[in-house]
Amino acid sequence: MSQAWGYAANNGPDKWADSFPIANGPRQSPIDIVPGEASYDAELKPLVLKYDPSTCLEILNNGHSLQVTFVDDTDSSTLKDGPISGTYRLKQFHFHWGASDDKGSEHTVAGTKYPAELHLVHWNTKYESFGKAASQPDGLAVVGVFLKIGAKNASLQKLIDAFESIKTKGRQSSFANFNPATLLPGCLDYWTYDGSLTTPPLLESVTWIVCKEPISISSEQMGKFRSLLFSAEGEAECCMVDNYRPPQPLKGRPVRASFK
Ligand SMILES: NS(=O)(=O)c1ccc2oc(NC(=O)c3ccccc3)nc2c1
Ligand SMILES: [Zn+2]
Repeated sequence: MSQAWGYAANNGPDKWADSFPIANGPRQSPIDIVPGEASYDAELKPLVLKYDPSTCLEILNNGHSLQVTFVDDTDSSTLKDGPISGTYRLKQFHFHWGASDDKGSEHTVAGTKYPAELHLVHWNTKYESFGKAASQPDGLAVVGVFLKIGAKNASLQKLIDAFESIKTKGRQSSFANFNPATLLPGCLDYWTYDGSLTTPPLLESVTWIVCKEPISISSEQMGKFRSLLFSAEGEAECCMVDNYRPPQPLKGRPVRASFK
C-alpha cells in the first residue's frame, strides 16, 4: 500500500496488512459479538465514567472520522472499574458510520450491523502518555456505543452544529464545554474482550467495552454525518461514509458480559 491508509478499494481494510502485518494478529478488532456465546462474569464491576466538560478542547476532521479531543493532563475525565484496573484518561471520541442505515458499525451483534458506532478512547495512566500506553497490552480502553435510527439526539446535535466548520480533511475548530456523558446510553451493561485499534496502526492494546444498549440518532442527523468529506479543501469531493473495519477473527478470545 504505497499511499496512506483509508477505506477505499485501493487502501481499505483488505489492504492494511500490506503495511501493518498485525492486521492478521491474534487480538484484532472489531469482532462479531454473539450474545449466546458471551459468558456472564459476576466479578465484572459497573463502569465508572467521570467526565468534566471543561476538558473538551476541539472538534476535527482527521480524514478518517470526526473526532473530539480532550485535555488529558489531569484525571478530570476518566474511566475506572468495569473490566479494567487503575485509572484511564479520556483522550478523544469519534465515530464510524455507513453510506446507508444497514451498515456502519464496526462491532456487530449476532451479525447485526448498526448504522454507526461511537468510540470513547481512554489511556492507562500507569503509562506516561497516550503514545506510550498505545503500545502496551493494557494501555487503552475504548467504550463502544451503537447508534440506531430513531429520535433526534440533542447531544449529537451539538456536534452536528459544528460540522460546517470541519467539512474537509484537516479542518478543526474549538469545541468547549461538551459533556461526553450525554452520549452514553441509560443502561451501561456491556460486553468486554481484549482487542486492538480498529484503524492503523491496529495496535493490540485495547480493552474493548461495548455497551449493549444503543443511543438514538435521527435519519436527518445521520445524513449530516454523511455530508462530511474524506477529501481536503480543493480536492475532488469524497463523502465520509463507510469508515468502518469489518469484524475480525475471534481466534479463541473469550467475550464476557457484565449482565445476565
Ligand atoms: N477506532 S479505535 O480503535 O477507537 C482507534 C483507532 C486508532 C486510534 O488512534 C488514536 N490516536 C489518538 O487518539 C491520539 C490522539 C492524540 C495524540 C495521539 C494519539 N486513537 C485511536 C482509536
Ligand atoms: Zn473507532
